Amino acid sequence: MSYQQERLIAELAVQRASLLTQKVFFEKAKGTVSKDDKSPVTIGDFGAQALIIQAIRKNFPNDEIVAEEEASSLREDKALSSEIWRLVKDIKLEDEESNNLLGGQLPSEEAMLDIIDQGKSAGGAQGRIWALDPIDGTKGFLRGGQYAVCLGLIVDGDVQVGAIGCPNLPVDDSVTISSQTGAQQTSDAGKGVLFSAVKGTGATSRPLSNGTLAASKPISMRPVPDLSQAVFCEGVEAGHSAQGDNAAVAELLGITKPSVRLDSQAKYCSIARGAGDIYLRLPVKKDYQEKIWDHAAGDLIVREAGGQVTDIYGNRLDFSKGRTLAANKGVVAAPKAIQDQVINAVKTVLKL
Ligand SMILES: Nc1ncnc2c1ncn2[C@@H]1O[C@H](COP(=O)(O)OS(=O)(=O)O)[C@@H](OP(=O)(O)O)[C@H]1O
Ligand SMILES: [Mg+2]
Ligand SMILES: [Mg+2]
Ligand SMILES: [Mg+2]
Repeated sequence: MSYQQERLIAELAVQRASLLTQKVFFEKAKGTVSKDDKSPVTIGDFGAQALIIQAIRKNFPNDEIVAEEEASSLREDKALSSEIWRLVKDIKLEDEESNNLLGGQLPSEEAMLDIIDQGKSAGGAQGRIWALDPIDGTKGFLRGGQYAVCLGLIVDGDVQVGAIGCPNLPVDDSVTISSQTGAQQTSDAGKGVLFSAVKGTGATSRPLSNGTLAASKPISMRPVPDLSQAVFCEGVEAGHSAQGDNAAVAELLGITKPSVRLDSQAKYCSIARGAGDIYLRLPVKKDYQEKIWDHAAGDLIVREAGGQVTDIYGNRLDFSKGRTLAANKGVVAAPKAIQDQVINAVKTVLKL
């Protein structure tokens, strides 16, 4: 099975949904985190989920979908639902053929609500299951930083296809991540990247476009001959990963530079393209179970780029356990050649 059609649909669907999130940002959020008004991110989340599920349903009607959002609250908020529909109904790729491949425009607001609710699969070890995070890094989206539109296809528990749109990452694979690349969203032509991978065939990046897919380039993790020079990244939210523990691991590895903090699966993408080296997500809360949509596509893209992705014990992420990574704790991603060293440092710091 080559999964070429699945990859194409995933890439186009992510590209189309990214058009919506950008439109929502420029119309509604404009880089200011408004604590009381959650609507920009809510509009982006629901709208992107509707557009992507429509594309999956049209092309692979028998597949299951595990998606982050569900429409019950939306059905009780007519004003919000209408506003989402207003923004979603006109979103289309410039290229007619690509647009038709994804199912064209959604027929109605009611159909949009029904489609949003088709992401309730329980997941599991059997069959074809798409994992969808319509906006990953919602906080980053609101502050005009990094966020990602993420879609992975899991077959019998194993991720086979991944596509991630990062509208605010630089197109150039060689720009090392910094607080700068994680910061302000602009409408620069040099920003917006679409990453994808199929198991066994490597990972690629290409500019996000409005129509036909741009030419892709293979990406790979960079070698780390001197661990002390490695660039490590972590999440922005102190509640999502233990920044103190992450720093202690880095120190034990001899890394002298401070971490680069980025929201979303842009972290996986950045190390996969050699713009950084190590991604640490050490758990804060013992009982938190990571969600499969937060990791499926990123896990495959990093591994296809020559990396290894494990939990804090050094075990591969197990996507066969349902909607969460119930068998894993935390995430550690690094080039294959240094993964054991990083895991040993994690075990020392966490006293495992
Ligand atoms: N306690 C806890 N621990 C770990 N992860 C959690 C936790 N709570 C939430 N989440 C999930 O974190 C997702 C965002 O991940 P990021 O890597 O962007 O986090 S960070 O804010 O940059 O640290 C975020 O995804 P989105 O909701 O799509 O933004 C959540 O699913
Ligand atoms: Mg998420
Ligand atoms: Mg999300
Ligand atoms: Mg969320």
